[in-house]
Amino acid sequence: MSTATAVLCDRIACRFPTSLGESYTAIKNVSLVVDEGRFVTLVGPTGCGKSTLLNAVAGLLSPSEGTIEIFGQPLKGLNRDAAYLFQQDGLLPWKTALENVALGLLFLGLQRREALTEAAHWLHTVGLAGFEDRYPHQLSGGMRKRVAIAQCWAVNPRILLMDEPFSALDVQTRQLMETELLSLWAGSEKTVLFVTHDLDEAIALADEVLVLSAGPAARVIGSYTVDLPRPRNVAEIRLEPRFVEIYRDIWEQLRGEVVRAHGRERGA
Ligand SMILES: Nc1ncnc2c1ncn2[C@@H]1O[C@H](COP(=O)(O)OP(=O)(O)OP(=O)(O)O)[C@@H](O)[C@H]1O
Repeated sequence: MSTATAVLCDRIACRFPTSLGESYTAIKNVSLVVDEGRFVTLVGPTGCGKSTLLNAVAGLLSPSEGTIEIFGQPLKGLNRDAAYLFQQDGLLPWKTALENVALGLLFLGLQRREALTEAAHWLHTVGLAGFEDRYPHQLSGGMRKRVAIAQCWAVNPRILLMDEPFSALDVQTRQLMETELLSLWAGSEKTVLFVTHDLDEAIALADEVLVLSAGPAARVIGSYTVDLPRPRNVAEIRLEPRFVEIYRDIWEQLRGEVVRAHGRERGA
């Protein structure tokens, strides 16, 4: 049986108006294919357009050029097959962890009791049994992130779009969350497109790493298969010789883009 294409971007460009009345081309000629069930990470220098690309795939912004298809259908408006996990968790501060997770399920039309039962199941799955009645400010950063992950998983999306979801966490919590994310994902058949500026994280999680060039007009300039065995312990896999080899290959290409982006930021 052939694998479905979950996400297809065909030569997309995204432009934004500038304060000077001109237009800034953040990404251009971006083409990529993500097969169903794959975990693909997207790395690139700061400000190159990673979030812009993810927003386009989420349907939050419409490309100025090119087309996006989701499971073979042209994307029009919001991507209903996808859930989006941002850097900030976006939990509602006046709702408990349980109510926050139940929210998406209520939007889907579940009865309140059913939504709460399902939400409790997901909080349990992410290791937060007993914390159902806590408000976001009563939870640690890692716990809030777990609630946000439960929120995403509860609505059972076919695609998960993640924009630097763990970047605000300390290193140990971050590695724990990455490993937990991988065990949730394993066998789920969900497609993940995960943006990060951290090459270690990109390799540790992925089946494939895509490299974006420095902006403006950033595009995909490299694709690297990560042939490390699964299941992976994210903290330990970084010490494997094969990991280091893949890191070197990608960094060789990424380094030039990082230098270019840095130069542009400084007006060089
Ligand atoms: N709504 C917008 N209006 C104007 N410019 C924008 C808008 N969104 C993004 N940009 C510009 O597009 C470029 C790409 O931004 P984007 O946030 O996608 O980059 P990024 O790679 O995700 O950045 P970072 O690594 O810092 O998170 C930047 O120069 C940014 O200023």
